[in-house]
Amino acid sequence: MDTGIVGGSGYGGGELLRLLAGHPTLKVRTVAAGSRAGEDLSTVFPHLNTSGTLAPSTPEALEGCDLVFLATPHAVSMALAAPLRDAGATVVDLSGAFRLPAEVFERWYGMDHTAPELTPAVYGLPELNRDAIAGAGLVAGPGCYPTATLLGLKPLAGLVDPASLTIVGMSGSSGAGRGLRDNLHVSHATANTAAYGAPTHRHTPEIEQQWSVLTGADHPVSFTPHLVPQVRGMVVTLNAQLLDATAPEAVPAAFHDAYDTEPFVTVVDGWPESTHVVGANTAHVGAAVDPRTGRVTVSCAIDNLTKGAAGQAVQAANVALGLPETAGLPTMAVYP
Ligand SMILES: NC(=O)C1=CN([C@@H]2O[C@H](COP(=O)(O)OP(=O)(O)OC[C@H]3O[C@@H](n4cnc5c(N)ncnc54)[C@H](OP(=O)(O)O)[C@@H]3O)[C@@H](O)[C@H]2O)C=CC1
Ligand SMILES: CC(=O)N[C@@H](CCC(=O)OP(=O)(O)O)C(=O)O
Repeated sequence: MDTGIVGGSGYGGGELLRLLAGHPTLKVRTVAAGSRAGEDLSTVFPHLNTSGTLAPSTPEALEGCDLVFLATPHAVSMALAAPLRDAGATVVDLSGAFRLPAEVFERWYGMDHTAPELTPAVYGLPELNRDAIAGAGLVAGPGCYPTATLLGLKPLAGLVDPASLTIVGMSGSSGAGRGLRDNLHVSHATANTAAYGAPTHRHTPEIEQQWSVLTGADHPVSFTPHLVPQVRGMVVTLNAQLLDATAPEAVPAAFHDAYDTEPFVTVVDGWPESTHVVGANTAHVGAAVDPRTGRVTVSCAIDNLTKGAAGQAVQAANVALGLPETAGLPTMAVYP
């Protein structure tokens, strides 16, 4: 199946290239970029040991692709999704452009939506939304923090007070992409930990939207992300009040019920560590109840670039196209 990658010079695009090199069905035909169009992949990503010239990001350059991954800024995804759909391609977008209804997007992202008719697209988290993804033409890949948060939350629906939730995220710097900013300089980022974006980080409405699907009611949530001194990988830890009727032993049972048959989610004893998932499309989740407070703590570790972006996009594409869901996706991490 002929496959295109737009944003092929970025971190998400590079991870797509790495994963698709081992995919039995999806064959990369076109890799497109923005300012780096015309450069050779061997100079942009020497670690991939591949070559080929980066194409411009135009619908014409992607002609003939049955599937296109958009690993691009939101505005670029908004501009490309409609012409690619019109040309018959299945589109999996890694940006935030299509996760929310257009009016919610405009409020939280502070920019106009130029393709509101395509919003919201099918939300591409297979563990929550597998049936809807099957056959979808446009899939909105979830944000990295929402992926880890929602995998932690899914088993808690019906067991906790939905309004009592607090969520703290910790991400490595690759979550911010390949561009350079002051707080991403090695001299700063490798020696610093700081919260950012709270309480209006744009992943908040995305988490709220899916939490309301899981619980059947709308509840605002509190979400605080942090940038921590590592490159890949993230941990999200959340805390909620158990309902009076919830027995503590119902919590581990709910996690095992939800995930024992999932190929990419492992329930761990103790607390997940980000080093155990780097390079794998795997989420590790752990949970514990505090009998003193009646609260539950859940923690989830993923690689932001794999299960949090490119790996999840390939997983969703597999589901959308009726391929084996695990095709091309590693479950073993790179360690140390
Ligand atoms: N990094 C992460 O952990 C995650 C990222 N995402 C989302 O995935 C998308 C890609 O992120 P990431 O790979 O980290 O970002 P990067 O900044 O590393 O890469 C961005 C890519 O987009 C291309 N691009 C930028 N402007 C344009 C343009 N005007 N036209 C065409 N292409 C353009 C760049 O090309 P060039 O360099 O040639 O200009 C580059 O290939 C973003 O929407 C991000 O929010 C989602 C989940 C997790
Ligand atoms: C560390 C860091 O900066 N992380 C990014 C999240 C990356 C992500 O999931 O991106 P999108 O939702 O934009 O696709 C951030 O907080 O903006």
